[in-house]
Amino acid sequence: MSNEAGTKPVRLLASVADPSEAEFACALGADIVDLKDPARGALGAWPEASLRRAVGQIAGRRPVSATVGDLPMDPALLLAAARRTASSGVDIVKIGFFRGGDHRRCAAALAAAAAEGIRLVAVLMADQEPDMALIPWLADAGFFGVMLDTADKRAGSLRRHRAEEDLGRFVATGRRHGLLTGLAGSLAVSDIAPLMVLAPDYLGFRGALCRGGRTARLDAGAFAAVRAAMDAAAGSRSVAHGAQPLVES
Ligand SMILES: O=C[C@H](O)COP(=O)(O)O
Repeated sequence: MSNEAGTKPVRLLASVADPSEAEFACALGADIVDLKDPARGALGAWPEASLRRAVGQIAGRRPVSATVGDLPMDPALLLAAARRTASSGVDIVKIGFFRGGDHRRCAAALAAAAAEGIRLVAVLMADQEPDMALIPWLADAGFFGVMLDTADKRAGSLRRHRAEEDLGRFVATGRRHGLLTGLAGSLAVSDIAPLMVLAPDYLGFRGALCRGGRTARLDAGAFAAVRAAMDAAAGSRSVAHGAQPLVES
């Protein structure tokens, strides 16, 4: 399931704010379309009706993920939100593990959703002292993946918060536990080559795909620059992006 260093492509996850941006992202070369409203927070949720519309419109052309919103660390609340989001038909449901609460209890509660076949990705916050020891608990709970992102989008990129060795350890630990691994957090084009060396399964972007900040619209030129940087960094190390399925249908 997860990347083995250098043998699989690192995919480009593009966060999109509405169904028209979802279509645009497909056309511009997104490998994973992430339905997330940047105006509503780090992991802002879309309205349910729009999720359904986008899933119907993308119709299997790309794997689709969606966020449940910036929710408090309440196990019952997160479980209900994961089920509600999954009912729209998205392939992957991303759950933010924000500061506070009992993360292990939340992971354990979400095992019920994983057992129902919902592919869950835990989003740990690099700027909120993430508990890397949570990773085995996520694997035990049946999570599909784990990613590192940032909660405060004004506080700089992922690489400002975490040293390269920490990021490499995060990817390696997730991989060792059979989890899909992703890195994100105000990433810029200059972050791409150093992060691709770590061989996560995907890099996630919003701000870098827009001109004028993450709440502006997707911009074709900015998107093309990110796509080109990922393709250049992949070089001969990876097979062509999109060649291997991320999720089994
Ligand atoms: O999942 C990826 C995120 O949408 C990244 O957003 P950002 O690049 O604005 O931090």
